[in-house]
Amino acid sequence: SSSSASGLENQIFQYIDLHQNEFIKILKEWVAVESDSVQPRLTQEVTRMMEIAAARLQALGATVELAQLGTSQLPDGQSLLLPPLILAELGKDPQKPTVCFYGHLDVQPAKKEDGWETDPYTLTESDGNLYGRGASDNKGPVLAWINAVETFKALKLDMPVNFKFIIEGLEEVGSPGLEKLIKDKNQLFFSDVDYIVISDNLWLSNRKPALTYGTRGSICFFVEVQGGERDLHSGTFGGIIHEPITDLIALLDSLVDISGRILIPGIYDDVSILTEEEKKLYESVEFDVEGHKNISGVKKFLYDNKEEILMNMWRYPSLSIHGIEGAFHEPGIKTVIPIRVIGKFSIRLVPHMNISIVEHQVKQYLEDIFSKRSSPNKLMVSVPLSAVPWLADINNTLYTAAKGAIKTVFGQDPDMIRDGSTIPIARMFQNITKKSVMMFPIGDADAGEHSQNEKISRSNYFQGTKLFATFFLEIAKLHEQLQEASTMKTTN
Ligand SMILES: NCC(=O)N[C@@H](Cc1c[nH]cn1)C(=O)O
Ligand SMILES: [Zn+2]
Ligand SMILES: [Zn+2]
Repeated sequence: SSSSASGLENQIFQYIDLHQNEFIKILKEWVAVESDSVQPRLTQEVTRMMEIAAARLQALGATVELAQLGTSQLPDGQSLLLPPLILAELGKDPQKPTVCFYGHLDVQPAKKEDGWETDPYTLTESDGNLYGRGASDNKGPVLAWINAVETFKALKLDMPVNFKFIIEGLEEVGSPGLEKLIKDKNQLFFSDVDYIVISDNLWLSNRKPALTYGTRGSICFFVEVQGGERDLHSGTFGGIIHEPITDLIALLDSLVDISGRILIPGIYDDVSILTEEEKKLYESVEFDVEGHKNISGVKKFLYDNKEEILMNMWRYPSLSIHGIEGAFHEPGIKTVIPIRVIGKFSIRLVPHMNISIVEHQVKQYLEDIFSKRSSPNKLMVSVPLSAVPWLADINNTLYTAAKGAIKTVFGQDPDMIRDGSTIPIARMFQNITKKSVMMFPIGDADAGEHSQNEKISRSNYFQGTKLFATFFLEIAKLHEQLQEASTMKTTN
């Protein structure tokens, strides 16, 4: 038990500790579903995952709608029914605040052969960690929230808040259809929501909890170079043709320099100017550069100093190359000239970059570089997905309540951080619903999201569950105080 926790909080913590095995069993069942949204062949599994989660919420007494998001067009022209999205609600007491929780249950692809030490879809405990794809991103945190709600129910405690849930299965592919859905549901489902909480990122360290107030956006590019109709023998045709993959590599190689600076003209023009005040903020963040290097497994970062590293993770754009479709990538050597290759890269966007301007700058730049090569091949550049960055005002009830809960459970104040990754819904929520949004991570920095051996530590899973339960009590208390204060104002 925590020294500053109340009797009620200690009762809740005890329940969570006593039911650890059950909570791990559910996480194991959820991780076992290969709900990979990146590969269209696994869409059925994402749908199955959404149905399992819907049943769990229904068992807690929630009203659940599985909202349809329509279809998407596959590269071969076929259309695919998208997995549904969960909209659920539990409690409708007008005296209580309504907190809406967002999470996603789709995952990034994972195969044992990628270098995992255990099967990615079999949750495996070792040295206090629970390994499995989605354990941290984002099945574990979604379950921590649900487990916290369940704890109140099981102990027959009054629910401190009304709950709403929006849980999707397409986050890892940029949340298609989500913006329209939020717009459509803004007057109904979201109208009585007071606060929105997302728990889909990590702390800055392995020791200290954090609260997140910003994320970068993202714009993904496909750069397709096509020669003829079929792959060619490199002995027969090598030396006499312009090879598509050579063109593509030249294009990809023109994007960033050795220092990580993006070479696309104009790309930094709209990036918000760094003020002295903001600079001081990075100086004050506690950040272990060596520890972060160890987590990443690399020997050297592009920058040596703490502030530059933080700024380049959070407040400057970055460009990453993800892969080449159509290139031979199996073990061994195949002496082929691939005739159609697609390079894939993305740029993380920061305030105040504009998606259409960046798209135009990148296309223009690639076309210029390509034209200098006098290649007869065909170049096509497209943008399969994009999302805007998000920045929150931290001076509000949501952040105060979360800080209070962190103090109770961990006995310390959180790191106030931004995150370099992208949660498309964060800014959509902020823009459309105008409600306050907070990101409330529960996991250590070394969780390995999107990587091999992704995990959530046992401690993060259960302390996270306690944290959310404490947060419910804290936000209810603060909300009541706010309402009392506003009633006094109107009666005076
Ligand atoms: N946990 C959030 C996350 O990993 N989000 C993805 C979303 C995305 C952005 N571009 C394509 N997908 C991320 O990579 O940040
Ligand atoms: Zn995620
Ligand atoms: Zn992710």
